[in-house]
Parts: sequence; C-alpha cells; structure tokens
Amino acid sequence: MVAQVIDGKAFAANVRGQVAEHVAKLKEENGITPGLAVVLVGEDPASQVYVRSKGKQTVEVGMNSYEHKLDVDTSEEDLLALIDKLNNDPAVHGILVQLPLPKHLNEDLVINSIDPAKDVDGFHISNVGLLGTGQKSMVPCTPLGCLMMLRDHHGSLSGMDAVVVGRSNIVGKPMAQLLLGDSCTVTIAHSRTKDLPDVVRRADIVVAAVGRPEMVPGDWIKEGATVIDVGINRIDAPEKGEGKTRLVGDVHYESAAARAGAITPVPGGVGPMTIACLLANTLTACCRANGLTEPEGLTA
Ligand SMILES: Nc1nc(=O)c2c([nH]1)NC[C@@H]1CN(c3ccc(C(=O)N[C@@H](CCC(=O)O)C(=O)O)cc3)C=[N+]21
Repeated sequence: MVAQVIDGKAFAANVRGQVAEHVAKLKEENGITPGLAVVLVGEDPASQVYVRSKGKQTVEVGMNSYEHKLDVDTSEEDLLALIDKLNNDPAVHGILVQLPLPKHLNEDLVINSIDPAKDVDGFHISNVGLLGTGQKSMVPCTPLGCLMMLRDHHGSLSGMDAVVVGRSNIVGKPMAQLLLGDSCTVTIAHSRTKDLPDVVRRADIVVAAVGRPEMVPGDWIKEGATVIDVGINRIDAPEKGEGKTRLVGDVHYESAAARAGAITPVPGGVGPMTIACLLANTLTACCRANGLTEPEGLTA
C-alpha cells in the first residue's frame, strides 16, 4: 500500500480560513475582536521562532496578538502577577505560557494560575478534568488537530483500535481521552510497554508522540493503518552539507508510508495544525466569554 499523505499544512490553512471568517463576523455583528496573549520566558531560539509564527498567524486571522517576553530569570512572583493581569484583562480571551519554563519556575503552579476559561492550551487541571469526564473544556491544541485530521479522513472513528505512543500531559494523555470520546479502543503505550512493536501492529490508528526521531519503523505499522506523527525532531543532516540539519518525526516516514493507508508528514503535518487549533481555541474562548454561539467543527 502507498499511503495517502494527510496534508496538515493545507488542512491548517482551511481551519485558519474558517477562524478568520468567524472573527470577521464577530467584529461586524458584535464589535468584538478576540485577543491571544503569549508569554515567553527566556530566549530559547526554537521557542522564539515558534512564538513569532503564532503571533503572525494570530494577526492574519484578524485577532489581536499580545506578546510578553520576559527575562530568563524572571521571578515566579512576577510571572504570576502578569498572568493575574491577563486573567483580568477583558481584551485577552486566550493565554498561552510557552513551555518548557526555566527550571526555577513551577510549571504546574504557573499553568494552574491561568483562568481555565482563557487556558487555550487546555493544560489547567480543571480543563484536564473536564475533558476526562466528557464535559465542555478547552482541548489541548496538538491532540485537537490530530483528532480533526482523523475525523476528516475516516468520518467516524467508532470501534477502531487506536494506539497512542507516549504518555505526556500535553499530547499522549489528552489524545487518548479524545479518541476514547470518539469510541475508539485506546491503548497508551510508552517506553516501558512490553512488546511495543506488536502493540503498535494491532492499531488501526497510530499516534506517535514520544519525541524520539524515527523510533517507529514501518514494520510496526499494520497494512492500511492511519499514522499520525506528532514528533518534530531536528537531527543532523550531513548529506545536506556540513552543519546542516533537517526535521524528522517520531515515525520512520518512508518505511511507514509504504504500509500505512494514510500518514502525516513532518514538517507539514501536525505542527501547522497545532497553531491553527490554538487560534480556533482562542476564538472558542472568546465566544464563550461573550455568551455567543461557538463555531462548529472547530472544537472537540
Ligand atoms: N504552552 C505551549 N503550547 C504549545 O503548543 C507549545 C509550547 N508551549 N512549547 C513549544 C511547543 C512546540 N510547538 C510547535 C507547534 C507547531 C510547530 C510547527 O508548525 N512546525 C512546522 C515546522 C517548523 C519548522 O520548520 O521548524 C511543521 O511541523 O511543519 C512546531 C512546534 C508548540 N508548542
């Protein structure tokens, strides 16, 4: 089988188009402009690139972008004070604190100080609990983007065997909850899983989210399965010249594409969908904050 490539870049452009349409309508009919605040502590170059592209796309869909760049040794007190200010700012509908934070800051404490209604990452314990009990919540962007692509490709996911490789709070666990919500039979596998290759071979849907370059080879993939590759790993690419690098996923793309029914590429797969879903979540948060009907098809 030669896999159909799921074009996350095109899919994300479509989601952003839908968001932009709703934003325009909100402005026109209600005089409201959604606002997203992004907080970056420190100067990690990869984070800076990512924050810049979020800011740019936020403005492109017609929303307000507020960037807060804080010094790497910002105190917890100062960071919490900023979050408190953003929580109480009516122009801000979504707050994202870029992770990871410098070591001296307590990530759990910081995330849980964000107003859950503005927690567009869906990381606040209150949103985690709401998702786990099937109640309306803010859903983490990466898993939401994966779910949208899976639903688009399959229609119903009911009864499918899904294996999520990776158990992180930001991808693996919420992804499993979403798949369960769509009536998949869900397995969460991880580094201690026995017979991992055989566990993955059972899957109709494989979501790889471990952060290890090309760790899932093609011969773990069941013929015709759908493969969602969440990993974005930068590795050396001496074949491109000295000091050059390239991006690869957690899946060995070529061998997996030879067996899968459908597969997301890296780059151009899950990554762009993550940002598109961040914008969708900001719009959703804005609609909820104003008691307005939220957009269809942009939430879980
Ligand atoms: N609170 C928080 N929320 C996040 O969602 C969050 C975060 N912190 N910290 C950092 C990670 C990383 N992340 C990415 C999203 C999109 C691409 C993306 O669009 N990547 C492009 C490639 C970009 C390139 O060429 O480097 C792609 O996959 O096609 C990458 C990385 C969100 N993160």
